[in-house]
Amino acid sequence: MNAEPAETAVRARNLHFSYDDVPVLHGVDIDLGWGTLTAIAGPNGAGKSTLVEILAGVRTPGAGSVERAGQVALVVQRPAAPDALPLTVRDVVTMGTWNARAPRATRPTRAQRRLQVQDALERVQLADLAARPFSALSGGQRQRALLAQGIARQARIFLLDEPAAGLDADSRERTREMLAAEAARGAAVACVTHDEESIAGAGVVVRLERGARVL
Ligand SMILES: Nc1ncnc2c1ncn2[C@@H]1O[C@H](COP(=O)(O)OP(=O)(O)OP(=O)(O)O)[C@@H](O)[C@H]1O
Repeated sequence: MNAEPAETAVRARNLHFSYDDVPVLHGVDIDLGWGTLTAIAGPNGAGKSTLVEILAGVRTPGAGSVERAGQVALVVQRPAAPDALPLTVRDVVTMGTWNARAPRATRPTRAQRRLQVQDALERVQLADLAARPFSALSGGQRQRALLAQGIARQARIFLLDEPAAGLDADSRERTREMLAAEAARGAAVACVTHDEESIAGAGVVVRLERGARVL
C-alpha cells in the first residue's frame, strides 16, 4: 500500500548548471518515484554528482526547478566531517534524530530515539559496529552509516553518490540490497553508480552523457 501523498517524490525540470563559466548540465529533466530505485549512470564527468547535489538541494541550479515531496537524505562516501571528531557510528546515526525544528510536543522521546537508532543500525547491518569510531569505518560502511542516519531521520528520499572505485563486491551487494529494501518500503531511492549489477537491478535507469540525458 502506498500511503504517500504524491506519486512523484522528486520532480526536476530543465536543470542547467555551470562551474564558473563551464556548463555541465544542459536542460536535464528527471522524476524520482516513491517505491522506486533509480540508477543514475553515465561516464566520468557526465554531471551525475552535480545532478544529485542539485536534487538534494545542496547546489542551486543556474536555471530550472526542483520539487521535493519529502525529506531528503544525501549519502556520500567521504563526508566532510573531520576524522578527528570522536564520533561513534551510533553518534552519527543518532544525529539523524535531532530535529530542532519540530515542536517540542512532537519530538521523539529519548527512548523512542534510541529505538529509531537501533532499528536504523540493524537495517544497514551495522549494529555490531555501533561503538566503533565513525572515522575507522571503510568507505562502504560509512555510506551505510549515513544511510542509517537518513533512516533514523525518517527521510523518505535517499540520494546516493557512489564513486566508481572503492567498494568490494560484497560491500556493493550489501548496499544494493539495502537500497532495494528501502525502495520496497516505499522510499524514493536514486543512486549514482558505475556498477553493472546495480544498473541491472534498478527499477529505472537514467543515463547522462556530457550533461544531457540520453536515457
Ligand atoms: N567543483 C568543481 N569545479 C569545477 N568543475 C567541476 C567541479 N566539480 C565537477 N566539475 C566538473 O563538472 C563536470 C561534471 O562533474 P560531475 O562530478 O558532476 O560528474 P560525474 O558524472 O559525477 O563524474 P564521475 O563519474 O567522475 O564522478 C566534470 O567535467 C567536472 O570536471
